[in-house]
Amino acid sequence: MGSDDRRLEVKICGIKTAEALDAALAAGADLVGFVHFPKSPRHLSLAEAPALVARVGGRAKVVALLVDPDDPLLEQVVAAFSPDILQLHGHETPERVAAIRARFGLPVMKALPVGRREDLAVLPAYAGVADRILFDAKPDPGALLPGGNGRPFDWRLVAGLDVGRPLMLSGGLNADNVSQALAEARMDGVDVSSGVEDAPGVKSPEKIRAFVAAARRAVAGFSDKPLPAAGADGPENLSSKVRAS
Ligand SMILES: O=C(O)c1ccccc1N[C@@H]1O[C@H](COP(=O)(O)O)[C@@H](O)[C@H]1O
Repeated sequence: MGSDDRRLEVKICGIKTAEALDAALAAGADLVGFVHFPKSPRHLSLAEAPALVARVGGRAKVVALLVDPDDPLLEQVVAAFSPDILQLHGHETPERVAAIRARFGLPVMKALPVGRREDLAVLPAYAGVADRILFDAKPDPGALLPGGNGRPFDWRLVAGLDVGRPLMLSGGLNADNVSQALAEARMDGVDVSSGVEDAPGVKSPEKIRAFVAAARRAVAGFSDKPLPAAGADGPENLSSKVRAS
């Protein structure tokens, strides 16, 4: 990927309705996320998924978000959501990530919870097996959801990292703070759910538009951070290098 082609990837996650999906696509989202996790207010059932996902029509990458799925559930989700990417947002080990990637033949984005610098010790192991890494705020112990809590973390903890994989930032982002987040962390992409909602699980088309526009404006002047191409080389070829700031 040449530097002129590099572009911030924006993901709108937790889409449940055609209205929200249309807003995300019209705003120019690169990835649209669908949550299959019954405890989430954004849960999309296997029965609802095919019609909504078909509406994407290739205009964005379809991401199916799961939490510690077993293989039978993955088979059902892959069949119903026809995802381009699997987002694993639970306690999946690097070995489990590699096994899922191999079995289902789909790129995997692994979410890593971040609360302090020590949480990044696992990054090289995951970067060796996942196609993308997503940083999210570490939830409180006993939290109902492992993500989607609208909670930010100290973005400086993930600034200056380079593991040869696209890095995405999430956790409490919204149209008002995404510029500051990107200025501090300079990620390859941003991911938002709660920050474009009026209530848990209720997406706001207006907030979706504002978020995508704010993210695009924020990076308009950034041109010095090389973006690794997703899937350009297999994780097995990755020589993990983690450069902490
Ligand atoms: O959105 C959810 O309900 C969810 C449930 C379980 C795991 C992850 C979930 N969402 C993801 O969490 C991050 C941060 O979300 P937020 O913007 O802070 O609400 C994002 O990647 C969502 O896709």
